[in-house]
Parts: sequence; structure tokens; C-alpha cells
Amino acid sequence: MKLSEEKKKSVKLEGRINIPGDKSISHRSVMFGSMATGTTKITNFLAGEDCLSTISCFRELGVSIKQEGSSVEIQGNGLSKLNEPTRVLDVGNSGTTIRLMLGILAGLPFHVSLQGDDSIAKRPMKRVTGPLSQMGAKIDGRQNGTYCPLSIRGGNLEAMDYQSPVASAQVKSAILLAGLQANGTTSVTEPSKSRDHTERMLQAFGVYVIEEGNKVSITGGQTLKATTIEVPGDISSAAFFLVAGAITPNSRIVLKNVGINQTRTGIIDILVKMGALISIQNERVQSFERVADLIIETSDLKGTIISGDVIPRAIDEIPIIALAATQATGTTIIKDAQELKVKETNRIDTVVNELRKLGANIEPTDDGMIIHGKTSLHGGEVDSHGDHRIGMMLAIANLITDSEVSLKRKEAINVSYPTFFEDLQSLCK
Ligand SMILES: O=C(O)C1=C[C@@H](OP(=O)(O)O)[C@@H](O)[C@H](O)C1
Ligand SMILES: C=C(OP(=O)(O)O)C(=O)O
Repeated sequence: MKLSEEKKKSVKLEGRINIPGDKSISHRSVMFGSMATGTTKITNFLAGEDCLSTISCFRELGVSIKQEGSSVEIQGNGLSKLNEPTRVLDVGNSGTTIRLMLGILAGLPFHVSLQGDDSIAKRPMKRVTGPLSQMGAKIDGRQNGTYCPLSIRGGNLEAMDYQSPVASAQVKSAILLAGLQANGTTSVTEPSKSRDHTERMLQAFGVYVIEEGNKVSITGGQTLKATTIEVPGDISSAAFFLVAGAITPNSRIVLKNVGINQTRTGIIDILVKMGALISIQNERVQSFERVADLIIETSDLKGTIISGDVIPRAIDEIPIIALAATQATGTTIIKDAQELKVKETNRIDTVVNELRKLGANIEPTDDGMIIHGKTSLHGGEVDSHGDHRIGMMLAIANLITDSEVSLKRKEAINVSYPTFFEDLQSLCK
């Protein structure tokens, strides 16, 4: 989005937008609807590239799925009616698709090959292929099942009690979905609690899940019954506008219909700690998830330390938090975030390198970054590196730079927020 030099000096954000559907919840709604018996209807589905990859994978397994924009209808016939696909499944850019699918496929007695784009080929899969192999699935792939392409032949799973070395909802979900098809009760314990959308949505589909602190257990042999799912807006998408509203002068914006599940609200806690003026209105519950409207106003931010249990609750928001920190007085230290290295890009490197091009005072560390504020950012040529969250962070930076930020590979944003530029434009006054 171009802003003229004159416009740049006076731009402010005003108005309200509806935040598009949550990516994590949209993926799960298609997966669980495809595993269930009966017709599942989904509204406010995120029609971004990642979730469309999930739909196309389940169509290859023989499921009838009708999708028109944000409405989806699935005719489920149960897990046992999924078919061996004739083609290689393509997960595109989506880590959630491949890791959760592996958990589902681990229990099915046929062969499937999976591949994705260049970014997926670099992301670690052993964290799921390891435990799923221990449960009894036969999995192979590059470097002994560490990287894509992967092939899996499932069936005859034994339950397991898994202590996960990482707080990862993808790992937890893959094992629970395999556990649903195993003999006995499977448990996953995490070092800190990751997002719990799988646990909540399985309950919406009639599955009994036990949660005790950071441990989740599921007993095999339960079946899913179709339901209706209204997907809340994605707080990870809202995060870009929370920061935009806070750092752009004279702004006040309303973000409607945002999911505020406790396991995802790290961004609100961090921004409030930095001094952001955020209010939460119209709290309600839909499809087992808490939802609200968020209001953000221009704020005087101050630096802070971000570490520990809040990291998994804000993991996808670290790039935009780094931008906020460049506009905060003092130093912000982000620690315990080594998981950033295995996302769509190495997000420690891409955030630091791209923000430095705009004049930020930021340095990488082994498990995060240190940002010294407040700095006036300037324009320049930057690159999303094919990572949607890096692309959106840099597009928000353009609101406060003295000259134009020119963004290469901006199409990456379609992975999670195809209407991002329209929404941004509608708020710019
Ligand atoms: O389960 C999910 O839907 C997701 C879990 C997180 O990944 P990890 O499980 O690797 O932490 C997150 O970064 C990703 O965007 C979506
Ligand atoms: C890490 C992300 O997604 P995934 O792991 O599904 O590719 C993300 O959306 O920031």
C-alpha cells in the first residue's frame, strides 16, 4: 500500500474492521469435520492459502467439502471411510496442515505421501514423526523422517504417555489425534501450555478429553459427531492492527469478533505491560471459544522483558511485537523464543535483518532479540522472505516511516490474511 510523503506525515487509523477467521481453528474445523459422521457447517472460515491446503488434502482423501468464501460444508463419513489418495498430498506452506494430518494418518491403514513448499521442506518434522513412530506408524522421509517429503502408512497404534520437550500445539495435537485411534489412553505433557483449540473443538465434536494443568489425555476408540462451528476472528491477525493502532499517532480502532482464548492472549498481556491502551468489550463464548471486540488507541509504549510462559501464548506475534518495541522508550528483551527459528522463516534472523534495513536498533540473541527504542524508522526496500507474518509486520512499519517501505514478495500475506491490505486501507484516514 502506497502512502504519499504528504499523507505519511498525517496518517492516522480510525474505524472498525471485522477480523477474519482464526487460522488454527479453521484448520481444525475442516480436519475434525472430515473425521466426523454427518454434516459439519463452518462459518467465518479463513479462506487463506494454508486452510485451503487443508481442504484440498481432505478432498484427496475422498471427503466431500463445499467451500464458498468463509462458508464450508463437509459431508463426513467417519475416519474409517477416508481413502488412500492417488496423488501426493500438497500442504503448501502450512506446518499445521502437515503435522496434524500426520497424527490423523498415523491411525489409518494405507499409504500417503506428503510434500510442501521450500519453507516446509526446511521445517523439523521429527518432533511429530518420532512419537508417532513410537506409537506404531510407519513413517519415512528425508534424513530418516526429519524432513519433507514424507510418507506414512498408519494403523494398529498403541497409546503413549509423551513428555514433549517443546510447548507446541502442533506436536500435542498430532499425538492426541493419533491417540484417538490407539489402544488405551494417550497423554501429552508440555513444558508450558500451548494453544488448546484441539482440546476444545474435540469436545464440540463429542469427544471426551481430560485436561490437568499442562497434561492432556484422550482415550482411543471415541468417534466424532458432526457439529456447527463459528470460527472466531484470529488474534494473530488482529495483532498487526493492535500494534498499528498503538504506534500510529492520533489513532483509535475497533477490532470486531476476535478470539481471546487464554492460550492466545499473550499479545494483549505484553502490549498492556508496555503501556498500550487496549480495552476488551462484548465478551462472549461461541463454539467453545471466548470472543470479544478489542479497542486500541495511540499509546506511549515502554520497553519490557518478554520471556517464559507468555512466549507460546504469543509465538506468532513476536515479529509485530519487535516492531512495537522499536517505538517503545527503553530496551525490550525477548527470551526463550528459540522456536522462532523453525517457523516459515528463521524469524529471529528475518525480523532483525529486515527491521535493521529501516533503521531499527535491534540485535539477535540465541533465543530471541534485544531492541533499543525509541527509533525513528526510515523507508527502504524490504523482503517478506515468503513469510506472511514478516510481510504484514513490514507493511505496518510503512505507517510510521518517513519515506516509503517497498515490500518484496508481499503475496506471502495470502497465507493467513488475504484481505489484509483492504482492511489496512479502510482504517487509514
Ligand atoms: O497448532 C497450531 O495451529 C499452531 C501452533 C503453533 O505452532 P507450534 O505448534 O509449532 O508451536 C503456531 O506457531 C502455528 O502458527 C499454529
Ligand atoms: C507458524 C505459523 O504457521 P504454520 O506452523 O501452520 O505454518 C504461523 O502462522 O505463523
